[in-house]
Amino acid sequence: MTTTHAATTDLDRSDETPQSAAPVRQSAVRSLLRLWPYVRPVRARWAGAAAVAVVASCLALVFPLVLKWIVDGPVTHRDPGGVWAGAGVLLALGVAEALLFGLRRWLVARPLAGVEAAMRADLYRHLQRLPVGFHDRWASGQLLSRATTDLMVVRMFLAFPLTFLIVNGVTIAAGLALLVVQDWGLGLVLLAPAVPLIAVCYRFEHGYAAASRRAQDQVGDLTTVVEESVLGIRIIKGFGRHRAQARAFRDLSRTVRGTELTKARLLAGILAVITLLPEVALGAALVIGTVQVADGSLSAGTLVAFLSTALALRWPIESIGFLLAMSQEAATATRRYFEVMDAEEEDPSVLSGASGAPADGGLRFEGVAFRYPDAAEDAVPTLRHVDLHIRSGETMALVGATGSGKTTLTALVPRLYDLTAGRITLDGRDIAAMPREELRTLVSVAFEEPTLFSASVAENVLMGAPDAGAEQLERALGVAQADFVRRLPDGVDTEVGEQGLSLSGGQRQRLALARSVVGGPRFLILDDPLSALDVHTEAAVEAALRRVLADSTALVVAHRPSTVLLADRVALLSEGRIAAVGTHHELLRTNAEYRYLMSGAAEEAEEPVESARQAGKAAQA
Ligand SMILES: Nc1ncnc2c1ncn2[C@@H]1O[C@H](COP(=O)(O)OP(=O)(O)OP(=O)(O)O)[C@@H](O)[C@H]1O
Repeated sequence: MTTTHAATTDLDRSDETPQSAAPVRQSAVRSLLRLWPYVRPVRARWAGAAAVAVVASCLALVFPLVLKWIVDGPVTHRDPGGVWAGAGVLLALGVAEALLFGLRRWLVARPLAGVEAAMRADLYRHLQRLPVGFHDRWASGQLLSRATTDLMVVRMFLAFPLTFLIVNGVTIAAGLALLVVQDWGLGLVLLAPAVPLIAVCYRFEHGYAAASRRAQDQVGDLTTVVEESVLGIRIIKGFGRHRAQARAFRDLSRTVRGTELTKARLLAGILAVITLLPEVALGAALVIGTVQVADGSLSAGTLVAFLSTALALRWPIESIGFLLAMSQEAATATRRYFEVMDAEEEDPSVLSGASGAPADGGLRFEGVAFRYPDAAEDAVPTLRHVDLHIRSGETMALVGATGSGKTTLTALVPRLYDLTAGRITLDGRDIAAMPREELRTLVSVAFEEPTLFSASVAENVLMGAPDAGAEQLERALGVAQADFVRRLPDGVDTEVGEQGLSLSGGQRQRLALARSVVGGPRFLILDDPLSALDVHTEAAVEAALRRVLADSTALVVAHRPSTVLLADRVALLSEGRIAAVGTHHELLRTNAEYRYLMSGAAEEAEEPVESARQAGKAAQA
């Protein structure tokens, strides 16, 4: 049986997953431009909010002009009425600024929450359509962190840094123009730090992009570890591994903390430069301006206005460090989001080149070969030259040593993976030439690991046939001998809890079996469906299953003689090939590997696969 997310014992594996090792290739702007399709529907509202913010921010630049008027006018002419009028104008400007910023927030809050929701819905829909091979490769925590933290970072970017990079840019440009107009000499002194600041920002962007990518990937790894530890809590406790796990988790947390500190150091560096250089320039302007006022070449009001304008620009300039950092994080989050979105979905239709040559009824494997997508090119394929015909209405048991490829073969029929070579036909139709949706209504599966969802018993079972009614549900539960359902607090409406963990392994397996038979499928694929049942329940399920199997063409992976006896014939899979086909008794008589597997000796042997193979080879010799 293939397990996708086995519990880890070695938690320190940041940067090992293919998805976390991706280098930063795209520029931040190019990455962020990919958000346009989601922002497009709310562009008018977003632009309106940005315009409101620009107006609000530029209002702050009017304050110094009013101050200049107050100092050079009413104050110089000792006119208290004028001073009060000026103060009233300043108050009105302050209220208007506050109201406009409030309006901006109101304008964007709802549409941007919608953008985040739409991106999350698209990601979820896409994840459902990605091939199983993708999910084999990607750690669940990496996907989880992209669907939660990364999308939140993107929403915050659209709401805050994007707007304020524009708003502050316009404010700084307008403010500098005002400064130059008021006194071009002093204005140039204040402008002098611009060139080194641009160079520093450029360097910062590069360093911060790499650090923020590392941090977000490490958070994904941490999420995976937490998820696996919660799911594997029984194993961790059972083996007394909680201290070792906690230690390993702490190490990984320390790695994340280290990366966050690197980010903080970079941010502190740029903030220091962004604050220091303008302050130095302002100090120089203050000294030069005061000398000019003293020798009468500049009015006191102009100097006050000049310095107030320069001070009004402090926040827009200082905030650039934060805004660039948040934009870099958003660019990284966007890249991580689109890495998943760019993965190719399962082709919903038919594969080109699928052979339409007629074949007879039942389920037929013809020259099937299969290699897992992430296996090395030169690795021996998991399945090779598999030729097998399960006649219409027949039940075929599939027997083989552990790791011989039984689960892999069953996963090929509903096209969870596409074949490397050969073809599989259902009643003569190539499955590659069949739309997946149609294929999956014809074929029903129950895997050895019975996965249930946090929903009611009925909802879990009816997943196998959404249109089925109460009668079919009852019949399926009857076949699976799932009468324990009646003793649950709310019968079939009882919620089974996350992954059905409130049920026993055998109970989960019976519900999974009920799910596979509820729709009366034409083709039934069962991967060792009775492994967790006691002998009496197994016998009862087998008796009921025999009636269902009579109407279906079935492939049943079996490890025990009792399950094999459900079948009309047995196929022996050995090292990825069909080694023998016959009835149970024929194979017992003629095939040593089969005899060995059915004898139960395999369970006791240290190297069961090797022993089985050797037994087979000895028999052939
Ligand atoms: N997702 C995967 N990616 C790469 N290799 C895999 C994957 N799943 C299984 N394999 C490999 O394919 C081989 C066959 O595995 P499979 O699960 O089909 O065996 P099996 O016969 O069902 O074993 P068991 O009886 O123990 O369930 C094994 O060597 C396994 O390591």
